[in-house]
Amino acid sequence: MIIDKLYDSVKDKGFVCVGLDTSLDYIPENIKNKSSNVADIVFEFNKQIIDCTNDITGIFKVQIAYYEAMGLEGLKAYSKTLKYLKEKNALSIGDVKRGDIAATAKEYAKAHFSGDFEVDFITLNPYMGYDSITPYFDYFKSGEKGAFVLLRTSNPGAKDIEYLEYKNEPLYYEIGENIYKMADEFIGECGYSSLGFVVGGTYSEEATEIRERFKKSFFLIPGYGAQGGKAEDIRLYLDDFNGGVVNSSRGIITAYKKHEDGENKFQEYTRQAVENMRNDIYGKK
Ligand SMILES: O=c1ccn([C@@H]2O[C@H](COP(=O)(O)O)[C@@H](O)[C@H]2O)c(=O)[nH]1
Repeated sequence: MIIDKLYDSVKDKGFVCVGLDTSLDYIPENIKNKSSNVADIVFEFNKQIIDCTNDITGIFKVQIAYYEAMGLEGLKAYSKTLKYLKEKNALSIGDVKRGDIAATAKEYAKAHFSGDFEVDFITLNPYMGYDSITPYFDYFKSGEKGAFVLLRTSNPGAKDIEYLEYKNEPLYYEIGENIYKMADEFIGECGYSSLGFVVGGTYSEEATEIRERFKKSFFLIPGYGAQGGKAEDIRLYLDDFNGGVVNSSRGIITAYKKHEDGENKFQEYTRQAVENMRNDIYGKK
C-alpha cells in the first residue's frame, strides 16, 4: 500500500514535507537568468530544491495553484517536477483540494492518479459530501494511491464552517468519523490508512483528541513556518515522529532570502531550513 511506502519513507528520511509552492518571485535571479522559458526556470528551481533535500524529506507536496497561475508553462513545470520526483524515488502529494459531483470526481481521479499530473497522494475537500470522495476509492484499493481529506485546516477561516457546532462538538468531528470508517478499507501493514486527513498545525487545543480519535489516520500537517505553527503543538499530531508529515513551503523554499549570500548558496540554505525544522520538531534546539 502507498501508505506503507510513506511510513517507511518517514522512518528513513524524516517527517518533513517540503512544499513546492513555487512562485516566480521566490526564484533566485541566477536561476532566472539561465533561461527565458518559464517552465524551465520553475523546473530548475524545483530540481535544485529536490536535489539538496531529498535524503531528509519524507515526501514533497506540490501546490498546483502556483503552477496553474502561470498558465500552460506552469503546468509543464508541474508535470516535469512530478516526473523528476518519481525518477528520484521521492513520494509526491498533489495539493489540488478537489471536491465535486461523482462523475467529475472520477475525471479528477484519472487526471491526478495517471498521466501527465500523476502523483502518489492528492488532497480532497469533503464539503460536497461523501459521494465526492468515494470515486477515488478504486485507486486506493489498488494500493498505489492515497489521499488526505481536509479535516481541520490551518487557516483562521477554519472557524467559520469546520467549527460549527453539530451534535455538541465541532462539525469536523462528524465528517472525520464518517471518513475514518471508510478509511478502514485501506489500512496498510504499518497500521495507517491510505486515506488520511489534513490537520493544520496552527491550532493545538484539540491536537491530542484528534490524534487519539483518528489513531489509524496518517496526517498531512501544514502550518509550520510561514503560518506560525509551533513545534511543540505539531509534535502532538505525530506518533513517535511518524504517523504524519509536516509541511513547510515558503519557510523552506524562500529561506535563502534571509541571507546576504543566499542566491549563491541557495541549496545550502534550503537544506539548512529543512534540518532546522526537523531539529525544532524533534526538540533538539
Ligand atoms: O489547512 C491547510 C491545508 C493546506 N495548506 C497548504 O499547505 C501549504 C502551506 O504553505 P506555507 O508556505 O508553509 O504556509 C500551502 O500549499 C497551502 O495551500 C495549508 O496551508 N493549510
